[in-house]
Amino acid sequence: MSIDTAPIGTDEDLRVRVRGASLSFGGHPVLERIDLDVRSGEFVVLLGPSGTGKTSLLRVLAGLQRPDGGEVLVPERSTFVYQEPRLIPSKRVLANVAIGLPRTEATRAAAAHALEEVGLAGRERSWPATLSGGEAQRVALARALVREPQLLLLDEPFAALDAIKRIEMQTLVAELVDRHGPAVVLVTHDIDEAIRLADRILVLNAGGIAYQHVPDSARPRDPADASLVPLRQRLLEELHIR
Ligand SMILES: Nc1ncnc2c1ncn2[C@@H]1O[C@H](COP(=O)(O)OP(=O)(O)OP(=O)(O)O)[C@@H](O)[C@H]1O
Repeated sequence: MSIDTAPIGTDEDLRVRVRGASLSFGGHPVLERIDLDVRSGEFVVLLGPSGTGKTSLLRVLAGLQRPDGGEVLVPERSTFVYQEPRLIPSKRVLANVAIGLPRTEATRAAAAHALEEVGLAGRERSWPATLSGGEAQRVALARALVREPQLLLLDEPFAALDAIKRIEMQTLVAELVDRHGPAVVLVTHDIDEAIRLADRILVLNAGGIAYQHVPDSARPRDPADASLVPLRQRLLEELHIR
């Protein structure tokens, strides 16, 4: 078993390489021999019923959870965005974005720029309590981006937002990922979100990758597009929704 942050092999674009990763809790297998490669700029979406190990896999990729077996190679700079924004209430928005970074003028400027990129220019001195749920999640995104991650891990980051805000955030993330080019792994329960954003959709089931699909059109996609109906049906079947 190993987690390494060394440059991966000879493939310069490869950001994540997982081979045979297994994980169990109390004798209950959660991940079983997972293989996964993710390249720079690639947007991978993990779908799957509750309890199939999606968050556990993200935690392994973040280096927060050691697998029991297998090989995991990940980049040094990865950042995690959770379903809830996890802002520090006693720090202003700009300080939240810059949290943990050296307190320099360059950091301040980078944090202000990241806020601008997520549509929150002018809110640097706001307190987290004055933000809407969507705004708070934008701050969380800015906090992730300002670190210029090579790997961006998103764990149901839009699940708590209403349908309109969720689509706005999906559009924003698609733009930001194109501009910054990290490898992305997003966990979601939302089939439309997967169809809209993914370069590759993986369905996890009982700890393994049960189904994999690479849409042939460019992202972002309109999930209402008639050509995507068969994919949606297939994903519903894979998720045992009908
Ligand atoms: N630290 C832990 N200790 C013990 N069991 C755990 C731990 N973390 C996760 N599990 C168990 O591992 C299984 C997979 O959990 P995980 O959160 O990875 O699933 P998930 O697919 O992300 O679920 P959901 O869609 O509900 O968020 C669950 O049965 C969970 O209870």
